[in-house]
Amino acid sequence: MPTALLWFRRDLRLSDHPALVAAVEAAGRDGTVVPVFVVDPRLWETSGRPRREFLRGCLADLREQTGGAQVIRSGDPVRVLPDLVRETGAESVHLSADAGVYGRARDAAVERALGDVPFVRTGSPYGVTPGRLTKDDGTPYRVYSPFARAWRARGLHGPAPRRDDVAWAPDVRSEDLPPAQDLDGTVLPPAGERAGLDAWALFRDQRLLGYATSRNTPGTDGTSRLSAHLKYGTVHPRTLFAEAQQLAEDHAEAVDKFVGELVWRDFYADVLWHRPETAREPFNEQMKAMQYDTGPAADEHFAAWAEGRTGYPIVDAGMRQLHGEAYVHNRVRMIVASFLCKDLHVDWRRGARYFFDHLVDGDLASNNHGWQWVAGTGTDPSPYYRVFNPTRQGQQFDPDGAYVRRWVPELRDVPDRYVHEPWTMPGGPPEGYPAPIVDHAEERQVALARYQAVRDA
Ligand SMILES: Cc1cc2nc3c(=O)[nH]c(=O)nc-3n(C[C@H](O)[C@H](O)[C@H](O)COP(=O)(O)OP(=O)(O)OC[C@H]3O[C@@H](n4cnc5c(N)ncnc54)[C@H](O)[C@@H]3O)c2cc1C
Repeated sequence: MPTALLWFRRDLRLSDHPALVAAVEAAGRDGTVVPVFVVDPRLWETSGRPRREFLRGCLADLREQTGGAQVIRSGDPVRVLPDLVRETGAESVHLSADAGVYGRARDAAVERALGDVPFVRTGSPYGVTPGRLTKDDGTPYRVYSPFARAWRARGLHGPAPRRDDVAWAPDVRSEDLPPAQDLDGTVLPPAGERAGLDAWALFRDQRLLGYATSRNTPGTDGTSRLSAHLKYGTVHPRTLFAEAQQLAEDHAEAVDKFVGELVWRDFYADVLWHRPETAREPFNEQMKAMQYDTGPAADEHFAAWAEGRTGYPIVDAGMRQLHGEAYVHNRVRMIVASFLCKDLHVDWRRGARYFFDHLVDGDLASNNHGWQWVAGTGTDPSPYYRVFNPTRQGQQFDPDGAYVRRWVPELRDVPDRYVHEPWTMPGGPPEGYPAPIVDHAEERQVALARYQAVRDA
């Protein structure tokens, strides 16, 4: 009986899954498909607990949806997959292409190890597969806006049809789900394809229409909260794009904004595909000369930032949301990142690493390039002077302090006019809440001087 192996990775769903369709077609009418997930220690051990737990939930959902046929194996995929091919007699291996730095190298090694067994990549976790969209002269885009114009002009294929007629191979030995993680009180969103589609439906029907404005107010539920689902591929951006387009005629601005965010995700993946070293190094090579603080004082500042006790309410709220939900609102990600780099003068890589360890949606391309954008080392053409003022940002985007009050209980009873600058209260900040650890106006000048020095060098 013909057997095709489907290697799940960042595509933990059954709907809109081109590689699944390809595997079913390869197996033919009488054949079966082996749905395998390999727990690769190199990825598992370097993932923070929220991501491990979310992945575990996605696998549990997939196990149910495949009627228990899902096969989990641990080990190096270069060894595990050829073994499984021999064991099941699979005639081809199907997968969605991985665009990441490690994933590309791993896949090339697996392909070599499989020898003559076809290793068939169909689709990718992105709207437009990284590397496909280039400028007219064939060079990669370095700036978001022209990339977005080209992305929109190209458009996306419609979703792949869902196959509910898959004959999953029975009785292939599987390990148990990976171990549950102790999250120390962090509350994660429900994982898995069905939860992802529910989250999307809720957002599409109730929030998308107000997205253009509500996406910037961290005190409200104005965004989709789909980032972890997109990271693990429990929903595909193509599905979101197709359904959002159906609302575009009446709600052009909201849909346009939302699609624009999906394009940011594709853009950063494309940047990393062309420049893999930018996972660690500044995209703008001139910024390698930037001076950052190190040593015990910088370590103490970093600890205050990480623990949400800087004395700047919106920064502290953001870092406490990170620990409470393994998630931070986008506006606040920018504010806390700016504060670390430009008020505390700590290297963006240290903040990016911390985020990556604690976020449930931690994604190398979006995270490290999000950090680089804020740090002024990234793709944006002239950002060095952009220093977020944490007090003004709080007042503008969280005017009634709803977000700060939610995450910083010490400030719950502070009147609105002081909630973003409690040090100005008569008698100082409420008991238990710190005074600001640095003076923003002074540190802004320090940051600008350091940027200027790099530019003048
Ligand atoms: C310093 C920093 C670090 C970040 N780290 C990550 C990360 O590790 N993983 C991650 O998925 N996103 C990251 N982002 C981008 C963004 O903050 C999150 O994608 C967003 O907050 C997720 O919430 P949501 O799903 O409700 O977003 P929505 O506003 O509903 O947006 C829909 C989707 O578009 C994508 N998206 C939105 N904004 C961005 C953006 N600026 N860059 C890339 N994709 C975007 C996400 O996939 C998101 O789920 C980071 C941004 C910054 C400034």
